[in-house]
Amino acid sequence: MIYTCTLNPSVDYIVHVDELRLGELNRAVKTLTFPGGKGINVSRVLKRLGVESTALGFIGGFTGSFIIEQLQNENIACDFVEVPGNTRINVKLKSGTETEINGQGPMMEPEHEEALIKKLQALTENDVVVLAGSVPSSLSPDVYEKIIDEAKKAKAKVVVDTSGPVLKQLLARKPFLAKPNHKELAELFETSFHSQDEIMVYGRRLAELGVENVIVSMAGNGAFYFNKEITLFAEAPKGTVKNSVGAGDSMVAGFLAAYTSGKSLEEAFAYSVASGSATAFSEDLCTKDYVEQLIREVNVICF
Ligand SMILES: Nc1ncnc2c1ncn2[C@@H]1O[C@H](COP(=O)(O)OP(=O)(O)OP(=O)(O)O)[C@@H](O)[C@H]1O
Ligand SMILES: O=P(O)(O)OC[C@@]1(O)O[C@H](CO)[C@@H](O)[C@@H]1O
Repeated sequence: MIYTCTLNPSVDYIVHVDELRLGELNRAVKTLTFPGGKGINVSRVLKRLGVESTALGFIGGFTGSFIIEQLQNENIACDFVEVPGNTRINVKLKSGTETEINGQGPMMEPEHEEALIKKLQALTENDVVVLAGSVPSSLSPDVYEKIIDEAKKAKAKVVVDTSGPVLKQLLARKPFLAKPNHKELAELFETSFHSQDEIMVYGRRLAELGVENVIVSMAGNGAFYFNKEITLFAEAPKGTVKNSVGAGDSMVAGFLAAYTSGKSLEEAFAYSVASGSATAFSEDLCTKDYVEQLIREVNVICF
């Protein structure tokens, strides 16, 4: 079973305005509401690609009820720890450019964290745990490490999609898959990139540090894949971006869906890129039909 763990889920409120004027009343021309948070997005895309998963994490209040209802409508298994307070609302403003305002999320107590860790004690070596998204400040700063330690005890695979100092700490535990975008990779090595050659150098370094599979996404410029032996590159398919929120999460889901169904690394990487782009070109997350249409445009180059 694949478990996704979202410590700080969100209701994503997508607001389209023709022209955003700060300090004035703006009227939306379109609004959309989705269950969000990186792990939840991974679960939703996995389902669309025909792979079951269980969504774990913390949930609370009327916003939390909305998320559970939506996931149940999509037949996605949930096993959240309920917390007092409301799950956050993340505002995604679309007006030519994309501006995001992510909320803080509810306060959690140590007993909530313990309840989540307890759920993970049932993991087995056939399981995959996807740790995706930011860590709310009320949780212990090493909560992801505690989760990884449970997964490692069970010999389950760990997938990491987070950023900043948390990502740095987690890499030492040698996850099965990490998917930083190119900016997160630069931040990790306290550098900045001026070319794709530089991205390749640092992506390989991540694989050498012990991350089994590394995908570095570069939005419209496609992505790299690295392991200790090989480097792959794929350009992104061309299309009109409608909502890139969740494109990175879709890559994680696409890779896992293909990999766990026995596809080769090259095929899993191509599926990952097609899934990211299919989401970027959709209002909501990608559909399987769209991924399989776009994969015909993905050429994987092996270095
Ligand atoms: N403009 C675009 N054109 C085509 N494909 C895109 C575009 N933007 C994103 N994608 C697809 O989505 C993948 C992930 O994008 P990106 O690098 O922005 O991830 P991310 O920063 O983790 O995204 P997010 O945090 O918004 O989920 C890319 O590798 C690509 O396949
Ligand atoms: O604040 P975090 O946890 O870093 O990111 C949360 C978030 O921006 O990530 C998802 C897209 O990847 C959205 O569904 C959600 O709103």
